[in-house]
Amino acid sequence: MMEEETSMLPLPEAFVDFLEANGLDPSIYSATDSIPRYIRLKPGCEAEIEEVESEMECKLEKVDWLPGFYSLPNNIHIANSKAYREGKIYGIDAASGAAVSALNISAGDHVLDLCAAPVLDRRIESELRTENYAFGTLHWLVSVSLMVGAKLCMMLDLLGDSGSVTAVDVSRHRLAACRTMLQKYESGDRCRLFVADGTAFSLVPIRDHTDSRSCESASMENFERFKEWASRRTWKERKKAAQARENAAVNQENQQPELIFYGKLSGVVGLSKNELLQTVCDSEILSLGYDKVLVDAECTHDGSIKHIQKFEHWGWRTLQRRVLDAERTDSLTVLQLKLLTNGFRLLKAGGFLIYSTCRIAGDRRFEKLALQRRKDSKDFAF
Ligand SMILES: C[S@@+](CC[C@H](N)C(=O)[O-])C[C@H]1O[C@@H](n2cnc3c(N)ncnc32)[C@H](O)[C@@H]1O
Repeated sequence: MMEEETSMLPLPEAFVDFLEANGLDPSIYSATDSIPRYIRLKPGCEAEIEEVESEMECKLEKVDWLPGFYSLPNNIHIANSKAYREGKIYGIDAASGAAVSALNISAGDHVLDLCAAPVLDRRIESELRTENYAFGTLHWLVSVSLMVGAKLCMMLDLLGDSGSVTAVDVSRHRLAACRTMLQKYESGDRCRLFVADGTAFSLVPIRDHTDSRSCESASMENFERFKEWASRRTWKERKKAAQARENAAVNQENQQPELIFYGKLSGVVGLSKNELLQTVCDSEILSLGYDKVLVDAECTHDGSIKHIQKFEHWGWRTLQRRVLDAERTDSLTVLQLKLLTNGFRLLKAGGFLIYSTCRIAGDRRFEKLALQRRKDSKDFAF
């Protein structure tokens, strides 16, 4: 019944023309039942797979090409399962897993995730924007949107016991949702979260920090140093953070990244603010930059079947405006190129960058959906 309905999707003519011109069969957007759902098992929970299967009353099919991934029928809801609540599994698309897996993260890598926060359901977005919610409410809001922070969690899982992930996003409330997920999955020890413009972000990883620098010795000095992150903050600390946010908003032009979370092994503990925000010149980035960079750029999402199906409710004219409007797609292309260029600038020599997007319409400069490029010392300009 459902299939019959969705196969009648009244895709706008211009979109159908675009798909056909690019050899894509418009009927792919009719598929609903055939698209499986995916989960990733937290490392260390492998032995519990049968328990998860019996609780969900379905067989989890191992995805051979993506370690830790399982597919399940799309009518199974994982949000209420015990395994999800206990942080043993998280929902993540296979395509997202593929982008992270292509980074080939190994222990000790310093990774930059330049557009780290997810685009959420509009209802959740508007709640988060108020920044006036209780922690429990935020947790619930984020839980109903199952894929929040999934790429970030996966990257941190792959790191193991060394290295770091620096996650950047221009949207404060969405990045705050990622912070909640890191706390839920206890994955954030090696992570820093910065609200910043990824086209201008300039901080390199903290490579030579001493994890053991004690807060005690740090506090002997005259200036303030970062102490271990506490998720439950005192009233004074919350007030100070709110003041810092206000100042950041006032000093927009000064474009300083705002640190909204750091793990105890991220290298931040013990640093002063000046040390944290220290930048290096482009030639030094060749040795001090990131080993891996993911640019999961802002896009129109027209490559996502599930996203296009949502226009059935939002109205097809909205698709015209959001996906096909030349002015919007042009400005998006400029943004994507700037993000890509800066991500590449921040790579160290020999590092890898993955560019991923679920955009297929728009400027032909981005003909490929994923771009992988190796940087060597002579190949610095993009
Ligand atoms: C496709 S989403 C990223 C999805 C995310 N990586 C995930 O796995 O859920 C694109 C993100 O880019 C962010 N963004 C847009 N412009 C940006 C900019 N100039 N700098 C950094 N992030 C930006 C948006 O806020 C949005 O959260």
